[in-house]
Amino acid sequence: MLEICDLYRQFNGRPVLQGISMRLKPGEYVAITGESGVGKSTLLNVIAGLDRPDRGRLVLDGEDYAALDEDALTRLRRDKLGFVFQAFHILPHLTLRQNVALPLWLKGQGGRRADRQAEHLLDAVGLGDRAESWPRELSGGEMQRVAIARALAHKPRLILADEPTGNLDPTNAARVLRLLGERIRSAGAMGILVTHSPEAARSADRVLQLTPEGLHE
Ligand SMILES: Nc1ncnc2c1ncn2[C@@H]1O[C@H](COP(=O)(O)OP(=O)(O)OP(=O)(O)O)[C@@H](O)[C@H]1O
Repeated sequence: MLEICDLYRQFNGRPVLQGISMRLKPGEYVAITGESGVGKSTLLNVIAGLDRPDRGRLVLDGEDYAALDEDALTRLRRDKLGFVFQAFHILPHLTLRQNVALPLWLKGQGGRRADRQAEHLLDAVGLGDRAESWPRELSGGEMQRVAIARALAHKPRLILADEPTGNLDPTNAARVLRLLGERIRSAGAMGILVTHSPEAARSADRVLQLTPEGLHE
């Protein structure tokens, strides 16, 4: 369960998030839409523990972010969160298979099983035959699909996706959205998808609109 209660965040005196509350149950997948600059990425960053709110409460599976120091937040991110962000960090000196297996290695799950899981995910994003390729050999959309495969590898409790289909053609966008939805629902995980695309938003169970007044259906 993710509980967000009355979150505030401002930058240089300019309020961005003003009293955001929301609750996500296991297996729930929501899309957040809203005008450019309204604070969608800011909200995801706060939920990701990459940015601290000025006020408000965040609790993921009983863990209150306010009680966690930086090391504990890093562990929470590594173990429980899967990110698909605009600025994805694919490591250039690892093959695609190694990049996707990385979150499993970080959890101490290496070896053949991690390799198989990585290959399975690459296959699901349409890159099954590219497992031994290097990131520099990929197009932007292919990189984005690797980032999505990697975000899902360690079966995170909470998946945060910021415009995951931004660079993709319709076929690959549909493939990625299907994979995200399947993973979240079948694992009883939770998902938050930030998008400007009405089609992508429709793949979630609920669509929430972020406005300066708050988050509402
Ligand atoms: N670190 C920061 N310092 C100062 N201002 C910031 C910072 N991060 C975000 N902002 C400001 O907060 C506002 C919300 O930004 P945010 O990126 O969350 O919007 P968004 O809804 O995701 O927009 P878009 O749809 O264009 O990606 C913007 O006006 C932005 O300039």
